[in-house]
Amino acid sequence: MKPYRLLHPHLVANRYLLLTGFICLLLVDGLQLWIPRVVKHVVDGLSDRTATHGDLLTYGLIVAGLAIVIGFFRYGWRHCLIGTSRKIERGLRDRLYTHLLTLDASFYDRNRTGDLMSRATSDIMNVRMATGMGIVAITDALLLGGAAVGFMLWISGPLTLLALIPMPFIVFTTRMMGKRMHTNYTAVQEGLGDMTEMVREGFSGIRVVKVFGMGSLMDRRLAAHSADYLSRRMALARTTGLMMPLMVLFTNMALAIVVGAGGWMVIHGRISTGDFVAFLSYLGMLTWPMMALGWITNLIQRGKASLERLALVMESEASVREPDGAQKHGPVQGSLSLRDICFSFESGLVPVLADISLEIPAGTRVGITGPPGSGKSTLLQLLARLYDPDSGTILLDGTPVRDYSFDEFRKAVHFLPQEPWIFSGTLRANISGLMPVDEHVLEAACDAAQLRETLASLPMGLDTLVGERGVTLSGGQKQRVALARTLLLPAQVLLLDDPVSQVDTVTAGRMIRMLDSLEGRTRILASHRFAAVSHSDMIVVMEEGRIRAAGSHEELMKEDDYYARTWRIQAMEAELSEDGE
Ligand SMILES: Nc1ncnc2c1ncn2[C@@H]1O[C@H](COP(=O)(O)OP(=O)(O)OP(=O)(O)O)[C@@H](O)[C@H]1O
Repeated sequence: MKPYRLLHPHLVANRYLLLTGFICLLLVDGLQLWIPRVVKHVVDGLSDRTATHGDLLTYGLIVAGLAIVIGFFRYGWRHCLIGTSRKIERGLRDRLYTHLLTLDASFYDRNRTGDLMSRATSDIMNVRMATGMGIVAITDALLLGGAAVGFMLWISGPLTLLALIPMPFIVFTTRMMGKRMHTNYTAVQEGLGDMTEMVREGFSGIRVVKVFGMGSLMDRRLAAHSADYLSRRMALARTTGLMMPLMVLFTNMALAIVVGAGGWMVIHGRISTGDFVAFLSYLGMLTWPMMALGWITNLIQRGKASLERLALVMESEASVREPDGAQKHGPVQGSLSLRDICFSFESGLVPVLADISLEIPAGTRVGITGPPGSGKSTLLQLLARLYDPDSGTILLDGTPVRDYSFDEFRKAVHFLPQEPWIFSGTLRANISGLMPVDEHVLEAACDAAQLRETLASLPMGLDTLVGERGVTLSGGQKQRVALARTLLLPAQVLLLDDPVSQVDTVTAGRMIRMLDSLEGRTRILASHRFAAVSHSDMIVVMEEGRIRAAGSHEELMKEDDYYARTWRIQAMEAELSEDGE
């Protein structure tokens, strides 16, 4: 996608506002050009002593009237053009956010949050500056500059040619510096992204930083990032810092030429004193557009670099996609078939899952177990369509999951991740989300998730505020809040990634019994705690991304030595910890 294509819909949507602003800007520029003409008549009248008091009053009133009208239209263009740039900023941010929500887990594996945040903030702001003041500066440079040159030519062609001698230098400098600025701006934005990510990581991992006494290490890392950001900024400042003085130097050279040559022409009667004064005014008017050229280059290059960074995100496509015109499949029963599934997080790497084939009848309980890193969570994430397999097919009720619309699929299949996400807000909002939920239903879900005692110990119960990411809750409480949220959903298939990993064995036992009682729903529970899966209709033992064995607890105790050995070790550990208590 060409970066400018990103702006197109916003420019079209705001075309009337843009047009009005543009007309106001043209009027301001046009009226401004008229003032030197009035001044010329005053000066000529005064020079040849023909001006009367009445003439002076009239000219004064004309200038005052022009100033009022110019002020009115100036307000108009600021309102319309700057307002449009704000709308573009908002529109781009909305589109970026909406697009980010469509991207799948693999995109977030590859991109850092800090970098995405800097794109959603400072890059979008740069685009706003380029589209708002950029349009004004370009119009002024072209229109005011062009018209001023026209009037200067009308007064004296040769003097205008002399005054324009420094112009090629301006164009040359602008072009040369523009490229450097673009590179500098891209580097600055990347540096800002790195620094934002580092700070975000430091704050979100503040507990680990404290426990491991990593404060000074984090300080050094931040200092290094800050120094890097500063050096990128300084490189940019050197370029922009050189630009403005050069522009002012060239415009002052033009002024010096006009004062010398124009003064000579007045003395020799080639132009009138009024013309000379008007010429100086037009040259003054040219100064801003000439300087604006430098400024615009700055703004536009910055906006362009940012637009390219935004376009890169907007071009990213989700690898997990919805089919075009997906059909409704009717009520989901919840049977799942996995056929020869292979998957790796990045192409070319060793597969994390290989040759996985499974038949899961609707309404059954399936336990997935195996050592850490054996692929349990990955398998659940594939079933939840957070990723799609590289090869093989997953069928839900006999239909490939890729054929379901996201809406239908997400209603039918719900995934409870191992690390539950808690939003800052009340427990009630965290559990019920945005759904209006009957109080009894909510309480029943909390009871089923073994939250009753926790809620009773909190002064505000369900209305207790929990901090960002649930920092005021224990790990086990967070898991149970997330489980209560899951139980409120009518999903026919529940994918539960170790929901009891952080709770004590007694509570875990109650939670598992509650999950066992959810008859009719397909429940797939991954856990390395064998007691959590032993009552399942089928237990799948994973090893290095493959299915090592599958069957009932009794079958596996007989047929799989790893399962039987680990079961005995875990049973012994449980007994010892109960004795200890
Ligand atoms: N987002 C990711 N990107 C790259 N590799 C990943 C990613 N997530 C997991 N892995 C790798 O995939 C393999 C399987 O991980 P997975 O989390 O599925 O194992 P698990 O059996 O659920 O482990 P645990 O019991 O510790 O939760 C591991 O080697 C892990 O390092």
